[in-house]
Amino acid sequence: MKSLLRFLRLSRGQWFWMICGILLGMLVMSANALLMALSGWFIASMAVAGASGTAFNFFFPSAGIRFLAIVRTVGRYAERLVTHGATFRILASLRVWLFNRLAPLAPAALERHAGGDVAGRLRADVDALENLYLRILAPLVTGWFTLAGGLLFLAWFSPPAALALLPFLVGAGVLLPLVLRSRSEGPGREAVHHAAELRSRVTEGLQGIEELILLGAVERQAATVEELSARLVASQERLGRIGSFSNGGMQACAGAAGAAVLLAAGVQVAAGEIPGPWLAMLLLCAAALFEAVSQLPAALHLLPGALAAANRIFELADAPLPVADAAGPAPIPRDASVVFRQVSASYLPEQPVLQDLRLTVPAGGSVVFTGPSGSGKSLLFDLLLRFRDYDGSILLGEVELRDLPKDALRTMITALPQRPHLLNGTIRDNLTLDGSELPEEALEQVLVDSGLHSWIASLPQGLDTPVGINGSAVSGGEARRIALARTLLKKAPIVLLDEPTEGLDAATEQEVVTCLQRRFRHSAETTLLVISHRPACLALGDTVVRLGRPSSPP
Ligand SMILES: Nc1ncnc2c1ncn2[C@@H]1O[C@H](COP(=O)(O)OP(=O)(O)OP(=O)(O)O)[C@@H](O)[C@H]1O
Repeated sequence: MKSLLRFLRLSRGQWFWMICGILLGMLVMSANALLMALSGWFIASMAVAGASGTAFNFFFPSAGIRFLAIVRTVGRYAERLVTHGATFRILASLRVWLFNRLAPLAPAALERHAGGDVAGRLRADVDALENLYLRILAPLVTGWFTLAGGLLFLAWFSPPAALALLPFLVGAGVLLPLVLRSRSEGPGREAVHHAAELRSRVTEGLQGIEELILLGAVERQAATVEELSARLVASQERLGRIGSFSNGGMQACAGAAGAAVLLAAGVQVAAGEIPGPWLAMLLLCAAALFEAVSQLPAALHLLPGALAAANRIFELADAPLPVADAAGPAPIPRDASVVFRQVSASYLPEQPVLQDLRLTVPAGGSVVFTGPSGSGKSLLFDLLLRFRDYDGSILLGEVELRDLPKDALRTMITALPQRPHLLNGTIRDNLTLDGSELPEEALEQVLVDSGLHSWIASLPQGLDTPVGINGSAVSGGEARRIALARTLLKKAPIVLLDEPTEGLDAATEQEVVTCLQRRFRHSAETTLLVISHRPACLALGDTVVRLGRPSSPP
């Protein structure tokens, strides 16, 4: 229930429309019950008047019936418009809220989630919250309001009929939904869990489809997906059976309630305590009340699934920040020097990677980090970017990195990651991810320095050439050079390049290295840190630092 309250707090901006939707729902339900009651009374009174030959003023009742019918139809339209509008706006703002919560968690806190899991929570789980207000909260409030109001209305005309109806309405509107809620809790939660796992597996399988085909592992992957689908279908079948039981129970209650009202009111009519036409009125009103109450079991049936989706979303959003941001006024680094003092760090606490690193890089200096695979070179860049925490001290322009707010830090650093990601768009889109205009004067030189110039000049669409999903329409080396150009286009005094020439042929690599050397040799303020295994890249540094494998923990 905490998740439900939190959902409501997050929906604060839509409270006005949510309440309007519920009030409209109450209006529609009341108009429907009154319409049925008035119609029943009107038809029966007309019949009695016709049979007895007495005069009957049918003008007012028929006008009332038309009025109620119009209120019901227009009210239903307005209610749908308001409740759906509010729901979609809530979902849109929730998605933005969740995305903003996830951004500071990346990459360290998100990497333990399987491929499609985070995307699934952001999309499918947020979509599942559509039910919370639209199909659960609003129907529960309007249903219980109609139930109470309808009983009072019936009691006004015939206390025995209201009394006869009471146990069936309570059974159908309170007991049956509560039983259903407890029965559907397990399968509802399971269905959300299995659906999420299935989504992750399918996404993962599609992302790695080439390797699966080449290694003959498609059948195994398909079998896993089939097994997960079977589990999902089993939970959905259990939910379906519970739903059918609910429908059956509701029909049985409605039938029995009709008979009970007929009996109670019939006795009163026979005793002359109430007029005969009231019998039809009471019966039709009771039927209308059941229509309102019939949505209650369905609402409680959906509740566990919606709450499970909410829990998954809040669990992800509440993951602790892997690295706390510095509070207070941002200290201003003196220059672009980088100093490591007894720095130790790891991805996992029990597996030390970097141990006691000591190094001073003066402002405008350049260092190439090399060393065996797994020695922690990429981790070193993660530390500088504040993606992960460290022991010891890292000074940037004599300011401790921990004391520098991340926003301030990121204006100082531009980085080419080990696995750069290209967004689905053109080369131009990928050069300016923030949507700003390309700086034309700097662009030409950056394209030359990253070895892209002649390739782009040969393309019929030039910078407007699409790169495909994650760079699928360009070669690996071209994708890397686009990412390199994007890194160089950002003006920052510290430049980190992780394997800038990976995937390039020897001639292009040499060309890029020469251009980068020229670019950074002449820039006394820019500090360059490069990670590379490639001998050609060693020329990029004034110093080459060889990182070794960490020693095993004692
Ligand atoms: N996200 C992670 N979680 C846990 N361990 C990791 C993670 N990423 C890398 N490692 C492990 O940490 C060690 C250092 O990895 P890192 O990528 O920093 O090394 P590297 O020197 O950059 O390697 P390479 O030269 O192959 O890119 C490796 O043993 C690696 O298996």
